[in-house]
Amino acid sequence: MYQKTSEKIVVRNEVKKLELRVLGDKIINVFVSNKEEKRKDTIAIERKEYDIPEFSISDELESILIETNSLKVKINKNDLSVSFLDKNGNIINEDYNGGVKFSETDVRCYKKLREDHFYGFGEKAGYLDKKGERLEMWNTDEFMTHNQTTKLLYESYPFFIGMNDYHTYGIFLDNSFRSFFDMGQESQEYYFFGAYGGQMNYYFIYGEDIKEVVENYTYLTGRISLPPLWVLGNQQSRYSYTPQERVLEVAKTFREKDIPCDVIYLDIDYMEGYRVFTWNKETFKNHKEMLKQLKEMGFKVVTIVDPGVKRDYDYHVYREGIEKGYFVKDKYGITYVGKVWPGEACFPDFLQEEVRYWWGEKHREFINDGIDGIWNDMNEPAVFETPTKTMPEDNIHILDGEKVLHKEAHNVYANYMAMATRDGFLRIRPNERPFVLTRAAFSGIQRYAAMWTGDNRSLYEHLLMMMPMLMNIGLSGQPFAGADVGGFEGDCHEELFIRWIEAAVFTPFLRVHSAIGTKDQEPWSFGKRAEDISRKYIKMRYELLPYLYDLFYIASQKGYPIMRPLVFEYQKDENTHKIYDEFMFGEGLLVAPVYLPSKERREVYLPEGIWYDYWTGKGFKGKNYYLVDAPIEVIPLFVKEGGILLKQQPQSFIGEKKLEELTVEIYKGKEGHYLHYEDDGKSFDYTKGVYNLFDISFCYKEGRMDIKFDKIHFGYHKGVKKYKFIFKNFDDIKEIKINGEKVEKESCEIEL
Ligand SMILES: OC[C@H]1O[C@H](O[C@H]2[C@H](O)[C@@H](O)[C@@H](O[C@H]3[C@H](O)[C@@H](O)[C@@H](O)O[C@@H]3CO)O[C@@H]2CO)[C@H](O)[C@@H](O)[C@@H]1O
Repeated sequence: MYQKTSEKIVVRNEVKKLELRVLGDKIINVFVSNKEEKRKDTIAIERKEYDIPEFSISDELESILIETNSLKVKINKNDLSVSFLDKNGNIINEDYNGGVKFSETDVRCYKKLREDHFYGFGEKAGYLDKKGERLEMWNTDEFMTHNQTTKLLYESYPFFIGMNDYHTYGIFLDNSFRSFFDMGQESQEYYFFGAYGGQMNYYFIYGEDIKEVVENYTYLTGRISLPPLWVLGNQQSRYSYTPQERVLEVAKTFREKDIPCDVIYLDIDYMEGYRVFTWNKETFKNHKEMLKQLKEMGFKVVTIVDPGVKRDYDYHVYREGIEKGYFVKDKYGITYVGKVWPGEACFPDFLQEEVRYWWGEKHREFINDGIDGIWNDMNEPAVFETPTKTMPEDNIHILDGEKVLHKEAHNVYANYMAMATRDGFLRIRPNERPFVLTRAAFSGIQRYAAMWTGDNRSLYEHLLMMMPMLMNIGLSGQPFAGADVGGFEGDCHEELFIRWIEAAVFTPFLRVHSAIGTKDQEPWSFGKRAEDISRKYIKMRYELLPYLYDLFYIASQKGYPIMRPLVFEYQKDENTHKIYDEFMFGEGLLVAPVYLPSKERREVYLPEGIWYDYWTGKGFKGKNYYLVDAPIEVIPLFVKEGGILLKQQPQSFIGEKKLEELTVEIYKGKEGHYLHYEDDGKSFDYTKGVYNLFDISFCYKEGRMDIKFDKIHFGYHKGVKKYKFIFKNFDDIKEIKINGEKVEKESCEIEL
């Protein structure tokens, strides 16, 4: 009744074939087809080899039962529907009405609706919880406001997490065609997902909780590698800073006004007629000199590179692309031409390895001249003046020698472009960590690039939207994300800018960006109050840099988001399940931004435990809602009892001065624990063991504070030498020991 090969179990009926692979105790791949075809994975799946666990198969009367240590999977022999059960036989997830259906237009899978909440789906507007919503995935350059969940935006993450009081699981539909997800809008009995083409190839990912699902999902789709430290700093962008004197003026002003900043972005106007890999000789007369001066001031420079290559035979990139046949072709095999910024343009076919290599090499001169990072925009790919905002679906790409229609390549085009850019960097500067920023993406993008959420607007609604959107992106495996601070389109104003910067310093990617023709959006453009408040919060971001870098380390190891919904940390507390306007910045800090005008107070929910107001030190009993004060210069922040924050002296830019010491802030509690990672922040030497990993913990009882500072790994010897401990809200410490040795409160520090 079933066949088993070394890698899969195959079950058939008259119309369908189901292939099931056990990839882990809690990870199952299901592939259902109605014709003889091989399963195709997209670029999203990074893992090529699995530690296949022990599992059993039994041929029962009506079903085939597969059992791992954590899961039972039942395949109904009659209709090939699948049920996933826990070890005790409780249903976690089961197909509805036969499960997978094929039609002329799509393939879809129906599931019984037993979930209370759905999270994930990456970059979507609306609330955090997507239960009852219908969403589609098709990368789209959407310039109009992004308020509804139904809007197609720039990125596609066909991944969701289903949760109820009993179970948590994830499903990743590994299909790059336009996909759809009805999470209980059509019916309260079932939900369904599918795609307009391609295969029903999905991964079922079970977990004890959301954390484990995200960890298992990123086990499949990959995790970020550590970014260079400078990209965790403050970044300033504008469409466009031009001419070069203006770029230098903005940079100097940051330094004069003592507002930390690490990066300046050059938008499309630095180019000659929007031709990628060129400089506008009139406005950037001596770009090398400009780059040199920026370097001297401690700035890094990121330039925009769009995929559209201007159709101009005198332009070397176009000429080469045509001569080598590197551009995407139309259905007749003729190079496709679409209109974008440079006018008529052609689009490299990044699905081809040779094209990626060529494109990567085009960055060589830029990088050698001193460009530090690349910003990939318009890579949905966007095409102006077409009803679909992109190229025809029957355009032709080539992947591994096979023709692939654009309708299949569309959603993954940006990942291949980001891969080309990252690989180019790695060839040019092999021991430097690259930085690529992307607008479009598909699942798995975290392996190649950070992302930002495209053209938002200077609206309070969009400040609010930033929170659930970035949290869901984080739950979808991409921890390195941010929104244009202050809003891209429309004039920002003082109060909105202040509230936005207050929140944004706690988002993983911090960049102010604004559109052409809008009011200036530098922190000083709104007057002294905004300037002072911006300085205060940007400095706080720099102070918290070791803490933030530690979160990136954890993201690189486990795939955990940096900006986390409360439900990620407090899943058992059902009050957290729908909260979308507060978030955790790592485990330690609860952030509750003010996102409405003229508000000086806001309601904050604090989960179980004691929480301390970061600003006043006042304690609050959790599992309660509080109305807290939030005058314009204050964003409500809370630290959990026993929380540990790591801080450094703020600097004008990262690496300005050698760090002599870090402070370890210990918040009152019985115990606490913290993992601290350190390396040079720029090279790949850490992969050869040149890094430090410290386990910092404390126990506090009857006035006695016992601190442990364990070196789990000590391979980086140029790091910080002194760790100073500061105690927050304790009032009765009588004795302190570090690693068993008594120390005085005033000199409570450890020298390495
Ligand atoms: O490099 C410049 C910026 O490019 C991106 O934003 C642009 C967006 O992608 C385009 O679609 C376009 O929007 C136009 C819109 O499509 C059209 O219907 C009409 O209403 O006019 C709009 C404005 O021209 O322009 C956007 C830039 O204004 C990118 O997302 C930005 O970050 C870049 O700065």
